[in-house]
Amino acid sequence: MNAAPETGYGQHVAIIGLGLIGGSIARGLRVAGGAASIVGCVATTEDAKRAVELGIVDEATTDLGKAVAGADLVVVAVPVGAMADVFADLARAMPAAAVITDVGSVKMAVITAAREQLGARIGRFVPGHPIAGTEHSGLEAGFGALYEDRRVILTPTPETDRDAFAAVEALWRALGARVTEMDAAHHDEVLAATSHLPHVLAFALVDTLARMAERTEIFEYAAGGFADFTRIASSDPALWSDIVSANRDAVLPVLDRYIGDLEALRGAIAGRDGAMLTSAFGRAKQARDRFASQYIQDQG
Ligand SMILES: NC(=O)C1=CN([C@@H]2O[C@H](COP(=O)(O)OP(=O)(O)OC[C@H]3O[C@@H](n4cnc5c(N)ncnc54)[C@H](O)[C@@H]3O)[C@@H](O)[C@H]2O)C=CC1
Ligand SMILES: O=C(O)C(=O)Cc1ccc(O)cc1
Repeated sequence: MNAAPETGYGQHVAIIGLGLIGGSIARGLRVAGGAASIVGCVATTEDAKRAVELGIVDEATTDLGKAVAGADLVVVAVPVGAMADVFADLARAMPAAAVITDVGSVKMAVITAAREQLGARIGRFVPGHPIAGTEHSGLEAGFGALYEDRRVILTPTPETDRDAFAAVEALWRALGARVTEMDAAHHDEVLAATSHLPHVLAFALVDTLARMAERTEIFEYAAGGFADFTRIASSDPALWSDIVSANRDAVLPVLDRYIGDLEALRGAIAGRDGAMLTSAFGRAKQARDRFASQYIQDQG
């Protein structure tokens, strides 16, 4: 008999939620080719049928117990607010040795839910977050190359078993990602600033203008700058309501600071303080240019 190839993350992978993120993991694993089986757990029988039709999983089911029955590794890829219920079901259904990881955009709230729901299995849990995505959602939105050369942050807890961490690291490496380890509270502060705040701002700007646009034709005259700034306002509203609520403690301080800086800019515009505006815009340009050259270098 031929021995199955050693993947580092096991042979049987179950993915709970086959939207953009879970669906991209399934597609990427298919291309990588190491897993003997990929089983998806989805919300509806229509999604189950479609996932198998698309060929991204070997099997798809709405029954979580069935999905994880033979799993070596379980990836939870549902909205952050749905994770506690999934963890509670996993604690009952998962094989004792199986490793469990998540992809949630917020880590402290997910770790709290995992501690409450996973009980003795908490050592098998490796919190994770791929810093890769798009403004699109759902089963059809995923693509296998999403994680290539992208960062994935793992935020192990003091309870996390080293072999579980190594398995999840191997999974992301197989998908072409670069794995970084970070403290969960620090992760939430960093992502509040670089991801959650920009989403709030984009949603807020488009909402403000959309309500003005009921009276005017302003969107007809919007250019590339508007499109660049607002792409992420096409993201799923419920998913983002969930993310910023779960990360409230880290989002509020950076949002307050931004509001303060915006008020200062307002004062400078009202007071015709061109020097202040040039100086603030200049600092921003310098930081953004540095970010852009680093980002382009990183993404190859
Ligand atoms: N959208 C993005 O760019 C990124 C999202 N994330 C995180 O990934 C997670 C998933 O987000 P997306 O894939 O974007 O959302 P999505 O909406 O595309 O997919 C989520 C899927 O989970 C399913 N689902 C919900 N509850 C379920 C349950 N109990 N059992 C089975 N399926 C269930 C939904 O039907 C949906 O298909 C979230 O926690 C999000 O914070 C992380 C990085 C990037
Ligand atoms: O669409 C984009 O550019 C994103 O910012 C995607 C994204 C969304 C959520 C995350 O937690 C990480 C990345």
